[in-house]
Amino acid sequence: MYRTYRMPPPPSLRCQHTWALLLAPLTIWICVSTGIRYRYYGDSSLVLGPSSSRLMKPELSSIANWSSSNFLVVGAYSSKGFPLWLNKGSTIRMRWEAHSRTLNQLEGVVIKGERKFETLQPKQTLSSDAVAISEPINGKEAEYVIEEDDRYHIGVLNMNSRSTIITVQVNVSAMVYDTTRAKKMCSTAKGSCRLSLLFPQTHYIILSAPNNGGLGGWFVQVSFMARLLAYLALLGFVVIVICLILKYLGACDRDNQIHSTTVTVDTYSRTSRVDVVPAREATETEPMMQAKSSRMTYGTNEEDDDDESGGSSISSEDLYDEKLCVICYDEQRNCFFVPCGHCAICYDCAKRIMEVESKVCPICRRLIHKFRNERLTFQSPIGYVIGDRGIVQLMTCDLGPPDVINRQRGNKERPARQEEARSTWEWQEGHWVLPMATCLFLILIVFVLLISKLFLKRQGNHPPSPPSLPVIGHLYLLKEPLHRSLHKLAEKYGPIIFLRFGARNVLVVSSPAGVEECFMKNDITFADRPLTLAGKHLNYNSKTVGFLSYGDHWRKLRRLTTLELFSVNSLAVFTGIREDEVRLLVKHLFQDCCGGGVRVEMVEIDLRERFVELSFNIMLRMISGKRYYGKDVVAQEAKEFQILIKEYAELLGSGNLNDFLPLLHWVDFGGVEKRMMKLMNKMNRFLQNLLDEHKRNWSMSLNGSNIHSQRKMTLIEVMLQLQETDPEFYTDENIKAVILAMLVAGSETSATTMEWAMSLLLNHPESLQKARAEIDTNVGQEQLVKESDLPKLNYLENVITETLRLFPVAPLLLPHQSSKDCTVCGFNIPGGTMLFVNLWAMHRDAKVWFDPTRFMPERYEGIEAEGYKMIPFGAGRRACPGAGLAKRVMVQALGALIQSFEWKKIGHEQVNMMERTGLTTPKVEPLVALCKPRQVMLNILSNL
Ligand code: HEM
Repeated sequence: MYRTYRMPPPPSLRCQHTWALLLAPLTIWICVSTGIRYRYYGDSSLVLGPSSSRLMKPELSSIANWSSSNFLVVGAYSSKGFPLWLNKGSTIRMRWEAHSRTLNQLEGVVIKGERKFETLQPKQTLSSDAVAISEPINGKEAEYVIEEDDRYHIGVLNMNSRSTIITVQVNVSAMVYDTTRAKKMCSTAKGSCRLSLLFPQTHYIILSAPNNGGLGGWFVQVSFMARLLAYLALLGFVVIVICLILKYLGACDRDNQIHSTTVTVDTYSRTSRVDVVPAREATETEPMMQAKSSRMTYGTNEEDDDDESGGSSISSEDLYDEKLCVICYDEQRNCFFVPCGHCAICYDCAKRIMEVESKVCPICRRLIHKFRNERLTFQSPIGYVIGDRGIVQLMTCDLGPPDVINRQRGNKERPARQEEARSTWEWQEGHWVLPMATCLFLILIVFVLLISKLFLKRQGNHPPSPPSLPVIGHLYLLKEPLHRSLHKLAEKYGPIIFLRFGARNVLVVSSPAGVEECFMKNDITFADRPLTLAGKHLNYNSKTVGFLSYGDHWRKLRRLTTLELFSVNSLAVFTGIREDEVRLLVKHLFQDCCGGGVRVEMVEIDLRERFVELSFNIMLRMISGKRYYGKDVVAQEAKEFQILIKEYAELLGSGNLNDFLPLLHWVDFGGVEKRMMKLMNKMNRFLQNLLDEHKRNWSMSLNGSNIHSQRKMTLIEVMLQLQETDPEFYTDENIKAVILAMLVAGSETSATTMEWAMSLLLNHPESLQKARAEIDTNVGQEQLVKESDLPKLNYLENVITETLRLFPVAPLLLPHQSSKDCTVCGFNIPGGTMLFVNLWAMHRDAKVWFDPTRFMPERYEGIEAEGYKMIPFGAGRRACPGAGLAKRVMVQALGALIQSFEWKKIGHEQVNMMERTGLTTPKVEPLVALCKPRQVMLNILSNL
């Protein structure tokens, strides 16, 4: 009697299954953690202070006392201090005092951890993670006890509304490690020092700093090369172990197949059984039919439901006759038919049926496709049976017509069982493939990464780089705004860092020395621009000046624009347009203040809107002779342009991950590419119409009166003229690319800078007053500021320069790219590396600028900006060609506004100076200010 066999997985199979499930996450875990941590085992930039001692486990048994006295210039509502490493049990005693006795709202602070000192809003204090262990005494002194080994920032908080110079006296009793028993020591007293440490034997390293020098600048670079090698070895070992496990399990798999395929089918009872019997070697020639005594395979793995049906199984001994061929009753049955699977006749009879007779099965009357002699097909029950669907059919169908059998046995489940059994077999056959492939694939990736990293290392000395993740590289470290994120990294890893943004290498330079190397020594190498999606879809396949790769095409366009727009001659010719636009700006403001009558009062003005109008109109008039902005402009064409350019700037200014991750690019993540193409279609149509209109006017003017002799030709007219002589280069597309580039590069940049400048002046009324006094002295009140007055307005020009220092419109310049391998500050930089110059960080570097975050136009008095410490317009070959034009517009416009109106911020709050990411890093909120015409200027203003 045979029980039903529903193929439960045998224990070894279950173990195999569990392994399969466990192996994938295990491998992922190993790979990910290794990927994250290789080359990174702890801080690679360790902070130390005088007499501090850090890292490992020996006893903190010594005490070192030291003190330091420093002057700090602390801005209003901000804090300043120094980082130190302090061990548990150390104590700090601080005394602070402002130079001016009236500025007494000061607090000493000790901040634990990574958090730095920051600028605060009035009334806001440093919160939560500041540990004031004992309350300050007298508001001038405080004592702190360190409760945990960590990095601490010690400093003072200035809650006065003015910046002040503060004397800070710090006395520290530092708990330090006893290094007298150290096996190896190295001292930095005579320069750099190097300790060679063997990874597994080195348990503790103590970094000690001598008790000399002042606070600040105590950092040590630690290299973990030995650990990287150890990780590699470990990973190799893990891989070998995994391979061995896989191999072992593969052997199990074979065994399991042997177990699970030992099939016995009871012919007489018309039930089948699949036994799990001990593994047995099978020979290739072993017949499917066993010796006569064995049961014949004539049934299915059908459930033996005797108990349920009340029937009894019949033994082979009882019904031996039934093993005989049902046709000749002479020979044994040894063939089965395909597809029905009945095994009821001998080989000769089967042959006869197929060749001579009806070709139907004598049992079920179904058409036979072929028959099989069991001796040939069932050579090896190991593995062969599992993969052979024919055999599975044999085992499952041999009871005769399924419907008859089902009826006979009252078994309704049978077909489903057969299906289930079949799918179980199939799964067992293939279930190793996926996890195994996943594991091997992941291991391969990690190896490639490690080896490429090692290879890069060996290849050369790359700049410092934070730990990166596979595929995305350092993208996980970045946040908006990008220049601030990169500045934070530069603070930790130095002014020259090497990053990977997905598939691209990126060099970030944040020091004047680094910039000099890029734009002086490697000027041509870094004159290239990277190819981006924005270049491709929004800039005529990177044909606009700003996106063009370095080469002849770029040189030709640059020469054209320099000659026709930016040369001294051209600037002089277009003076009329600029002065006229400034006059219109002032006139419209005056009208808004007076409301058409004599009322002269403070009115709220959205200055962003006005600056955008001014700059676009100037550029538009120089390029096409048109005005598209202002309340007097009503043409549909102008509205269309305003909408288009706004959308364009938004799309161009938004970061695009698809540029760095090819997979995202491939699926057009976020539909960015689609949106770009759609917008560019509209923009192209608009520009083509503009060009066609000019072409029509141009040919009319050639036929009729010669208007060009009376005025300076617009840029479009110049290019149309050039099209006649050099049509191959000055194609319509190239002309449209120039128009677009000039409009985009030349308008929002100046508008944004003027908005920042006015915001700064409103927050610093004393500077506003100083600028006005300069204008009154040098220009007077009988006429509006003109371009010819600009050389006399030095302070105002310094205001613009200081604005560009604090709020550069392109804080990372436009990305450059190295066209070949080169070296920057001794580091090897591969070709094709993107270059970001973080001028925002350079412009605020305390090592370069005195009190760098303070708005102080006076700092430029009597000195010329030297070197590369201040490059708001870029440097080298790709530096901004429009700098001269922009400065003229900005100084003249601001001069006229300051000369004609009184300006105040709304309320007592400072104007919000937070920037947001965009094409030109504008203010988060548009600047709205109160404006009133100056009494002394009423005469001029009413006659504009
Ligand atoms: C406040 C005003 C402006 C600022 C701060 C500014 C800044 C910049 C910066 C930082 C660059 C990139 C330089 C580099 O990658 O090294 C640039 C490029 C450029 N700027 Fe300006 N710009 C201003 C106004 C203008 C104006 C008024 C025009 C023209 C009408 C203009 C046209 C260009 C062009 C064509 C480029 C691309 C140069 C090239 O790749 O060859 N800019 N500008």
